[in-house]
Amino acid sequence: MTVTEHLYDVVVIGAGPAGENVADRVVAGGLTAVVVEQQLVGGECSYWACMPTKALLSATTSHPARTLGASDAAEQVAAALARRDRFASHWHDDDQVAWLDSAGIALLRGRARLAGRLAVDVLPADSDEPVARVTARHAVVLATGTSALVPPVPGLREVGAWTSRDAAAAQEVPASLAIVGGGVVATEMATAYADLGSAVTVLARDGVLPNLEPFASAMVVRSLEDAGVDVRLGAEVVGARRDERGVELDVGGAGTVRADEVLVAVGRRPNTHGLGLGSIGLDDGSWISVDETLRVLDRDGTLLDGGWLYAVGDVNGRALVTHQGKYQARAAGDAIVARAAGLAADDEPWGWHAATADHAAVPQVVFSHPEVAAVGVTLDQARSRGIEAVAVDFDLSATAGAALRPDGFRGQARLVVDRPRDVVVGATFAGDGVDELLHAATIAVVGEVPVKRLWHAVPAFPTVSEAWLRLLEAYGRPDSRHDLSGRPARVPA
Ligand SMILES: Cc1cc2nc3c(=O)[nH]c(=O)nc-3n(C[C@H](O)[C@H](O)[C@H](O)COP(=O)(O)OP(=O)(O)OC[C@H]3O[C@@H](n4cnc5c(N)ncnc54)[C@H](O)[C@@H]3O)c2cc1C
Ligand SMILES: NC(=O)c1ccc[n+]([C@@H]2O[C@H](COP(=O)([O-])OP(=O)(O)OC[C@H]3O[C@@H](n4cnc5c(N)ncnc54)[C@H](O)[C@@H]3O)[C@@H](O)[C@H]2O)c1
Repeated sequence: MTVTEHLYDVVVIGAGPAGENVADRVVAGGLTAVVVEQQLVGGECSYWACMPTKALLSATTSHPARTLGASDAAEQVAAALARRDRFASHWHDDDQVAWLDSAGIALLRGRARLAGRLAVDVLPADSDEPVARVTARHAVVLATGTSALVPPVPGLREVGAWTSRDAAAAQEVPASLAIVGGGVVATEMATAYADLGSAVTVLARDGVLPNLEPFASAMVVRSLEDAGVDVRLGAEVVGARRDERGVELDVGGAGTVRADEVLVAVGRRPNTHGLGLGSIGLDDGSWISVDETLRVLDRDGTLLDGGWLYAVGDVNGRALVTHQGKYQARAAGDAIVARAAGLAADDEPWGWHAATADHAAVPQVVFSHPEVAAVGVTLDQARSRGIEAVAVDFDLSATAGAALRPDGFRGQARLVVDRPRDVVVGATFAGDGVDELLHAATIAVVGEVPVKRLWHAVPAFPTVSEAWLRLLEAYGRPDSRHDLSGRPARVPA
């Protein structure tokens, strides 16, 4: 077979949100770029992750199918799945391909494999013979994302366990669903499938949302249980088998759990198998370590081969959310443009080309009921990093803004403050609609705004944002502070 030859300034492997954005940035900076994609332009987020799962969640919030009669429930489920299909663009990428074209980014379809310095082979999905060789003048960018991790539990693969892709794209709602894991995917999918009418069991070996503040986790567990979900904390699945009645899971020391389907949601692995990492001295299948401008590091932590290879998005394992991958893409894309012009990158902490926020200020919203929105560190994480931190808590329902929301609003907020520096290092809000409170907290953390100055950021009345005022009152003015133990805020009359 003839191998076609191509030359671009930048070659991007993977057209997920991170790959698309780095290509966009280098083209905007005057370079040429090609993206190599083996599946759909748009990546996991558009077709099997963010968009379809949020469409499922938002379709059922106000009228959960589980609360309706049989025929209304069937209609509701069909409408929810159809809406989800639209948000996943029916798994066609024409619109995103058109966008690439409009942005002046070239596309090559196929599986990319590194072939040494600045060289990438493109292979058909079903063959190991390259059909194209693409050479980069300046940089190659890995943006290959991650796939669901399936733990080595005997029988789990054999029973055809669902991964997040199956849960996001299912065309039918199983009557019962067991979920292994207690992280973000498990929580969101337990919420969605319970609302869609499945009898859901969550087997959360390490707890539910264990990386978030305990109060948020407790609120989500209570709400899942209120929705009929059987939440089993500390339950570890040690075996699985399928028979004519469905799947049976062995739960170590705690009997068995039966369900029509089982969803495995215990984290991700990098899409680096068969990527040709061996040709540049890295290990096949490994996470890719990078420096602050997203250049790939060698096994010993030094810059790999002069710095022609970058890695952005999930594949570098720094922060597995779309917005952070896009942030890295902007930093890396601009750094590539600067270096191609012979300029130094601005790689100091918080510099134009450094992805510093990955370490200090990653915002995330978990779209459960209630929603949980968090940025920075929890109190425990702050203390384990050696920060002399205190927490202040506030019941969001005590704001006038919350009183004006639909009846029954419940919510809770916590700020984590670095006491010696008097700056906010973490914030968590739990409650429906709290996602829009998050960006103010992200700005406070990124800006390291002193509490004394935050005191002057006056929240409008009557909004839930008044929680900020109450939290700062609870923290106290530096001259009148006495008890910073984390007790709930007293709300002045
Ligand atoms: C169920 C679920 C829900 C999520 N919800 C959210 C959310 O609400 N908000 C949020 O911020 N994040 C969410 N995430 C995380 C988000 O999906 C990822 O952080 C994001 O998709 C990562 O983008 P990426 O571009 O790095 O990789 P991906 O989106 O995974 O894209 C990588 C692309 O590279 C391609 N590729 C891989 N290897 C090759 C190769 N060798 N050759 C050519 N192409 C290749 C793949 O086909 C894919 O298209 C969710 C994740 C899951 C699993
Ligand atoms: N709304 C969002 O932003 C959103 C939504 C979904 C997913 N995501 C991202 O996708 C990524 C993947 O999500 P996820 O939920 O798969 O991973 P996760 O890392 O959020 O959670 C995985 C959980 O599984 C547990 N676990 C690990 N091994 C286990 C085992 N063998 N048995 C039982 N439990 C085990 C871990 O303790 C952890 O709590 C996350 O990084 C998340 O940020 C984001």
